[in-house]
Amino acid sequence: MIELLTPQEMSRADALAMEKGPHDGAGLMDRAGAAVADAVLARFAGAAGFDILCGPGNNGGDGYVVADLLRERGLDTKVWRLAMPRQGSDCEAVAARCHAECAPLEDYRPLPGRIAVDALFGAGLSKPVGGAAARVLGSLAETGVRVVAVDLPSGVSGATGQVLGIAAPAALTVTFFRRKPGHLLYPGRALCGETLVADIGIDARVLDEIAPRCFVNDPALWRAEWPVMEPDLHKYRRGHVGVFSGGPMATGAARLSARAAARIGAGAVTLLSPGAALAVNAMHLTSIMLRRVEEERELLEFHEERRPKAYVLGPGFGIGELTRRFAEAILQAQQGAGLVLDADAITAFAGDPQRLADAASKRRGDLFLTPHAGEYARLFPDLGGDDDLSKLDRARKAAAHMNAVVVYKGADTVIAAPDGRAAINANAGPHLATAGSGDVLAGMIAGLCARGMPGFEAAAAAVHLHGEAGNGCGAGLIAEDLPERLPEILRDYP
Ligand SMILES: NC(=O)C1=CN([C@@H]2O[C@H](COP(=O)(O)OP(=O)(O)OC[C@H]3O[C@@H](n4cnc5c(N)ncnc54)[C@H](OP(=O)(O)O)[C@@H]3O)[C@@H](O)[C@H]2O)[C@@H](O)CC1
Ligand SMILES: [K+]
Repeated sequence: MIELLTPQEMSRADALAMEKGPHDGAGLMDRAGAAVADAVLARFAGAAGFDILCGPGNNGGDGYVVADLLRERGLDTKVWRLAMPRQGSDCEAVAARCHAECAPLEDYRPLPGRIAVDALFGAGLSKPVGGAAARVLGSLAETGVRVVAVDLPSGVSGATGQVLGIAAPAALTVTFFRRKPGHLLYPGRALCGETLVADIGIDARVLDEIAPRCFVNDPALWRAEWPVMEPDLHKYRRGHVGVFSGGPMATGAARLSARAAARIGAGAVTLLSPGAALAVNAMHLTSIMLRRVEEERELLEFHEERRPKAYVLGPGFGIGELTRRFAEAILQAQQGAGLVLDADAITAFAGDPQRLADAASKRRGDLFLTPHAGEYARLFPDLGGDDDLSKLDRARKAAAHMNAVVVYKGADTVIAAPDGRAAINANAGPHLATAGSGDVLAGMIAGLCARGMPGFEAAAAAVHLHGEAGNGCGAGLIAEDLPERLPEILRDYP
């Protein structure tokens, strides 16, 4: 598992590391500064010179260490300080022994060909950046001088990825021990450029005490829960998925979900179609089964007879009362089944989210909600409109309120469980932003749920593999391609 630490958790990691040794605060800072200097030299050794922009806290302290190391190499290095180091800080100690020339930050002018090392603010960013720091960060962005950020681009919140005031885009960011959510959440992610994680001598066992609840969505997070294909597996033990189709003019989305559920390994998939759409669906289906379901009674009959393990409701389905009733019927069925509510099924509850929360509070199977930002804001207008909340906060609050795994989609999809665990996805490319891509994801989640993966892990695995499928296609991708990439990807997940 790759943990992501909030700035508070990171400062606790620093403190625990100092307590347990062998490095004290200045020792950790020496290692942090050395890691940045190594990265700078590896990429930019031929630059005309190096301007180290230092703030008053320990982020600035790292900057003084970098300046000294570059100066010792005989490189043209100058420190530009925003303010004197905070009294009694590790920054004060390392600044006192720094031999690089120092000048006030307000006199700094970015010069093309030189590298700017941004060590103004890191984990201790406490308010919007203004004054001389804001002017300098603005001029860096305007002149296009290459910037190496220490820990984070100054102005980017490590907790949320939001910019407080202003931040300058970095070509490279060097952070320490573990990344922070702000390295993966936009706009922070885009401002970081390439991100390196340096080992500064903090023992990973400090994480046992911190017990972080946020992770990179890497296979290590869910691999242990990946369903094993036993040699004598029967198709119904691999799980049956039911996917609701819309009317005759809106059937494609459900078929995309159904095909994705089948490709990710559900043993059987049935498309549940209104009578008027049976013919059009039948023309496009081969291994996927088809059954008329347009009333609750027909749904319950199917549920009793076929005992599906998961459903997808929403893609192309419409936003009426039937959508709400089908969702409630599945959540309240005696024989529990997973339910992925996507697209229209999310919007269907927009006027009355409490109705969904009430149904979900009694659920017997896993519930998944997969909103993009627009759907999220419709279902949760208060949370969606609260600018103090990060995407991570929003996903977590929605998950807790709805007793559901929430997959808050986007370039930085967040997966959140009702128990507070969360993962931020990092492998999705821009080609996935195409019509039908979300329908495929909904089907993949249902397929993995039907195969027996626990909810949070099923959703996280689906999001990651969906990203892999998109990367495998690249430019020209259409949603139909995504399920077809899965067999190749799944070779790594026998
Ligand atoms: N030994 C260690 O602990 C290690 C720490 N490490 C490094 O330390 C960094 C964290 O250090 P930190 O906690 O000192 O916070 P830092 O980011 O330097 O900023 C705090 C200062 O900035 C000020 N300030 C904040 N925002 C401002 C604004 N908008 N505009 C103006 N001022 C603002 C703030 O003022 P205040 O809020 O107190 O008024 C305070 O003076 C971390 O990112 C990593 O790089 C590594 O070396 C490993 C070992
Ligand atoms: K910084």
